[in-house]
Amino acid sequence: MDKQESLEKLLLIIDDLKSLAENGIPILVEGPNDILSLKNLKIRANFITVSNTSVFQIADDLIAKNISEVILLTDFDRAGREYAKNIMEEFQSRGIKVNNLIRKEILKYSRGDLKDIESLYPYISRRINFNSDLSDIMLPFVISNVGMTLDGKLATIDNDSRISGENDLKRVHEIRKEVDAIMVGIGTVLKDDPRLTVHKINASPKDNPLRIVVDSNLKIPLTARVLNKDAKTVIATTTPISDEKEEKIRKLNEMGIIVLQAGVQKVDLRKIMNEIYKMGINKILLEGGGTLNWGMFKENLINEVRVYIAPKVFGGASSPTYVDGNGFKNVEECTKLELKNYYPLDDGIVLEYHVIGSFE
Ligand SMILES: NC(=O)C1=CN([C@@H]2O[C@H](COP(=O)(O)OP(=O)(O)OC[C@H]3O[C@@H](n4cnc5c(N)ncnc54)[C@H](O)[C@@H]3O)[C@@H](O)[C@H]2O)C=CC1
Ligand SMILES: Nc1nc(O)c(N)c(N[C@@H]2O[C@H](COP(=O)(O)O)[C@@H](O)[C@H]2O)n1
Repeated sequence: MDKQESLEKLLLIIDDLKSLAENGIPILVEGPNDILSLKNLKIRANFITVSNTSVFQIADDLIAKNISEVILLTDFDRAGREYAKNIMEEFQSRGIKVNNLIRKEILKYSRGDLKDIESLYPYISRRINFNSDLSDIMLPFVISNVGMTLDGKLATIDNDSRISGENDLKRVHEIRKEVDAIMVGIGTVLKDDPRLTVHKINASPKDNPLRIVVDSNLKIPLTARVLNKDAKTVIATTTPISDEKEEKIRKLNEMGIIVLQAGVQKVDLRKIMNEIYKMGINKILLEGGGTLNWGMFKENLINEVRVYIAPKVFGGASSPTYVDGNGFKNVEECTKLELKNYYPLDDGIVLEYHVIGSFE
């Protein structure tokens, strides 16, 4: 069986998994990152994590809830196989049916390339065709970059954000030149009025990527520099429409600005990323600020992190940090990174990470 046939089989198994889950059969996984991966594949289920609870306790809970069947999706490594063996032995002795077929088939049709369920979504999204039924889960590759102080600040309490040295800004502009789009939140536009073009290194206007501003309440001033003619701009906003918002969208459209809408109170970042992908944007540089960075990390939409750390301390509980927002509640849920590279630059250091569980 060739690679394409294996992938098609894998997609059929995902469909089966969706139907079983929709019929109320719980899915047993090891941890929260596995749940995220399955949710990214649009699988809605009663997920049960097994890594911090004893097999006996889980069986007791299932019996108490009158649940007589589960789908087993522990990882494919040694620990995952061990979990699977213990769960099958214990559950079957207690009369709980364990579906281990889906797990076996995922392993078979991923041709041994998968070691865990967490990698299932990145594995599939990297391989599926733009025109496939699953194209609505396809996402661009996102690099998050900031210049921050040693205490993780993006600016002072008075919004002085002069952190990077000359060489670091050149590094950022090299990335700007390489990507298809630069993305910021409205907070950054209101505070910095950035241009978001390639202007610190040799470049021509055609090197300017698309600019994306995430702006839930369409607060962007029509005079913002990011709306000038130096590059194309997309504004991502929410769906509710007032007369005032409609009028502003009309004016923005007249200026040649594309307005995308998704989400009710806040912009639905995953949907917007998918829309942007469908516009032909494969690689995005996310340039903050802290609120948007949180939204993107929380939704597992960031693939790579590059930070410049300046030997400075700004302090201040209200000054923006690299990642603000509500934050994760525990270590299991948090974003995990793998250090790929580091080097000194200006008077600071650049660190580059891969986000574990995202595609490369
Ligand atoms: N040193 C550096 O590298 C950088 C520094 N900055 C600094 O960061 C500060 C601005 O950061 P913030 O005030 O946090 O604003 P922000 O730039 O993160 O924008 C936040 C806005 O994003 C929008 N948004 C919509 N949907 C969202 C979602 N689902 N999740 C999150 N946000 C969503 C909201 O309208 C929200 O008000 C400024 O002081 C700026 O100078 C910004 C970028 C880079
Ligand atoms: N990498 C980095 N280091 C700093 O010290 C910064 N202050 C920023 N700021 C980001 O760059 C935007 C300005 O862009 P333009 O030069 O106007 O094109 C600013 O809005 C922040 O996103 N970045």
